[in-house]
Amino acid sequence: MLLRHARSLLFLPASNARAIVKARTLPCDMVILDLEDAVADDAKEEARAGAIAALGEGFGGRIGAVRINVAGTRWHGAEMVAVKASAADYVVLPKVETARQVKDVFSVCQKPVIAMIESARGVLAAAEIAAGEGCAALFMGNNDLRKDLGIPAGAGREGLSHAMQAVVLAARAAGIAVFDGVFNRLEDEAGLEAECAQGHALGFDGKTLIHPSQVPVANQVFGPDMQAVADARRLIEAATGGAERYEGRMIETMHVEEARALIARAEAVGE
Ligand SMILES: CC(C)(COP(=O)(O)OP(=O)(O)OC[C@H]1O[C@@H](n2cnc3c(N)ncnc32)[C@H](O)[C@@H]1OP(=O)(O)O)[C@@H](O)C(=O)NCCC(=O)NCCSC(=O)C[C@H](O)C(=O)O
Ligand SMILES: [Mg+2]
Repeated sequence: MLLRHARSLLFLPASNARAIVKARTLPCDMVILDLEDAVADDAKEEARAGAIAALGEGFGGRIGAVRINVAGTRWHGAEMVAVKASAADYVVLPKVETARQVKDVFSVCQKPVIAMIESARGVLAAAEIAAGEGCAALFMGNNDLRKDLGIPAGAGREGLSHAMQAVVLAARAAGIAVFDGVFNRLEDEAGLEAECAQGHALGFDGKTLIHPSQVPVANQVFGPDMQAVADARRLIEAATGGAERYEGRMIETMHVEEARALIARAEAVGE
């Protein structure tokens, strides 16, 4: 599956062997083995070895990635060397604030980099980061961003909306994929659904997740609506080129292109 078609991108601590096994049974589109904040300092080295072994075994057609620790930490260098030799499809770099940080990781790891935007500086540099060498996609890191902006933990996402839009704009201007941040409340399916719908409406391609129970919701919200796919097929058949009347509205070339993209996405996720 192409990264831009991914709906559900599941993080798990690379130190959690049971979660690694579980991930291979889940309908998620991407698995991200975390070596950063989800892993305690004294477990980082064992987690690194576990992540590399797990990526070698593969995730059965799911996209496989690993999130490394930032430059300046004592694990960063060894993680980059390990990732380079691994079967990871992508390397996820947290707390990115410059295009140079992405380029440096890309040049050592030789893997496309997904840059996490999780600070005010990162948001302000997002366009440059997205357009820079080696950058394959952007992830929102809303927990860290909220902290950096001084937004209280219990607040809604109003305070993040400008940043989320800036990050979507940056990704689209660079022609790369962009994914919404994680939803922390594990027992609030309605809240998750509302947040997925909000992210979808803002233009995100899919959502990063933290628990198996969140996967079906993200797949449903970010997956193609079958009625919309049927409508897209009819529109393509009816279109003759240029502006024309179609079922009481105007359509042009861009609507045909949009319809084709929707069908391609539906086919990519097997719907
Ligand atoms: C959040 C959790 C710590 C909850 O753990 P727990 O209560 O133990 O989970 P369950 O008992 O409900 O688990 C049931 C089974 O599911 C497996 N499991 C749990 N989580 C995952 C997962 N993420 N992927 C795959 N499998 C998972 C358990 O192993 C159980 O299976 P079994 O033992 O066979 O019954 C935990 O869910 C968790 O650790 N989640 C991921 C946390 C993480 O990776 N965090 C980093 C990413 S978040 C981020 O990026 C924030 C960002 O940086 C920002 O700033 O916003
Ligand atoms: Mg973070």
